Amino acid sequence: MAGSGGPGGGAGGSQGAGAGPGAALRAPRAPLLLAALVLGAYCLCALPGRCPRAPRAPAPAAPPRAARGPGAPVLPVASGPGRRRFPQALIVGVKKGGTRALLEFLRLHPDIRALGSEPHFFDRWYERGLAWYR
Ligand SMILES: Nc1ncnc2c1ncn2[C@@H]1O[C@H](COP(=O)(O)OS(=O)(=O)O)[C@@H](OP(=O)(O)O)[C@H]1O
Repeated sequence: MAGSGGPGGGAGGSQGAGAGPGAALRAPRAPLLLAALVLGAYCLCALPGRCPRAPRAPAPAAPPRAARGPGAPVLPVASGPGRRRFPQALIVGVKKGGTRALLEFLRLHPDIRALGSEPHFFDRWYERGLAWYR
């Protein structure tokens, strides 16, 4: 009656630290965890009230935000339909990290417009320049 281990208690915790199937399962999850953190931060920022909302009516020729400094380029961001503007937000994630699912969920919001396919500008087509990106 003095047994300290409960029924089945030795099944998962008997391996040494850093070895065995537990470690084998944890290691491949590191990129997914990183992607989840990045996507989570994005979601927090995208929640209503967390960030300033874009004006519904396009502001004529108004710079999107205060320039970072004198001479800094002003890149017009998307603020309405029918304009080729730069995005206000990017989804960054590892392959198979669930970025497509996140994009599809965000796309359900009436104030969010997104490309149909991932542009891969920064990792594949950066050399093509901002004119291509927009
Ligand atoms: N919430 C949630 N929970 C668990 N798994 C999820 C979730 N959302 C997406 N997924 C799975 O993520 C895979 C797609 O990831 P990505 O969109 O990043 O794919 S891709 O690299 O851009 O092609 C894809 O896995 P596979 O079906 O194995 O390809 C999705 O099923």
